[in-house]
Amino acid sequence: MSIDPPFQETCNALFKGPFVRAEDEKFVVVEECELPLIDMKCLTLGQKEREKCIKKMAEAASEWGFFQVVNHGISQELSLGNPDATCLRQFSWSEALHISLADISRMDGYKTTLRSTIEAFAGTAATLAQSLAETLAQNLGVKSNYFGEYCTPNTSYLRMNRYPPCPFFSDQVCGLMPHTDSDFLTIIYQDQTGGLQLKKQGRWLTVRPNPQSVIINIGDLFQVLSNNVFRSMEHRVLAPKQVERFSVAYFYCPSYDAVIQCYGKPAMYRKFSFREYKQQIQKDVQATGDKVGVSRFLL
Ligand SMILES: O=C(O)CCC(=O)C(=O)O
Ligand SMILES: [Fe+2]
Repeated sequence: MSIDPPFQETCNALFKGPFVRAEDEKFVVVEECELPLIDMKCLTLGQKEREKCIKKMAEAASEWGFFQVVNHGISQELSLGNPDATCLRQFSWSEALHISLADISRMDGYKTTLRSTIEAFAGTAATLAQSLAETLAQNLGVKSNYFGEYCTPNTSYLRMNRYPPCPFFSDQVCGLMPHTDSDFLTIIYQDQTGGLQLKKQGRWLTVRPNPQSVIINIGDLFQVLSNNVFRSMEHRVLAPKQVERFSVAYFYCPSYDAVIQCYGKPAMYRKFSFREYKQQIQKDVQATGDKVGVSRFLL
């Protein structure tokens, strides 16, 4: 298996020269174990339950140095694949972490490298997205402060995608199933593994990775705003065969109250709010497993 971690180049010196691992450091799988499980809910119950739970936690910390917790209150938005998939067509061989930009700014006291990296990326992406949106909308007749007013940094979000190598690789398995993005536009930063494909005139085309560039993807809202001049294309990601793939997507979204309407005559879509759009998608996905998208609002 060829491995290409992005840090390999910068840490190259570490990989050179003789290196022998001590016997007890080798990656030998001995036996699987189940870590002690702590239910945080027990801490909020009566005195007796609470004490039992604290004791169990202390024992685990002492005996194992590890334990697992449930009911921890951390957002469950870290998803592996698509647990709701009922067939392979709806399944995505990937996991994604959604980070709302409002959450990052509330991470006071967590001045970690991760936080500052995410903040820096999001800040740059936000400026780029607004500038691209304003530029694209220039000739549509959209008022000049439209994006500045409706798309504050907190209304957009980041998604960090990880596509592990897929041992069941076949044309049936997608890293990310075909979809369109429900925003104005998306900025995709992908590694050099490749696998992103878009559908153009009925044919799937692979996007060649370019380390110098980020990918911009027109979303559904811009298709409506532009009265179908700009297109929100279906795209997907192939499951990688042997190496894992990473990407970060910045979704440039308005506030839920923003009114999305066509600029151009005759209007092809009726006016709707972003809230209405998201709710409709949720309804459709629950009912059919698929997002119907902007065609729901065609006049
Ligand atoms: O991973 C990619 O290159 C694309 C990700 C994507 O389309 C998405 O997150 O909506
Ligand atoms: Fe997408």
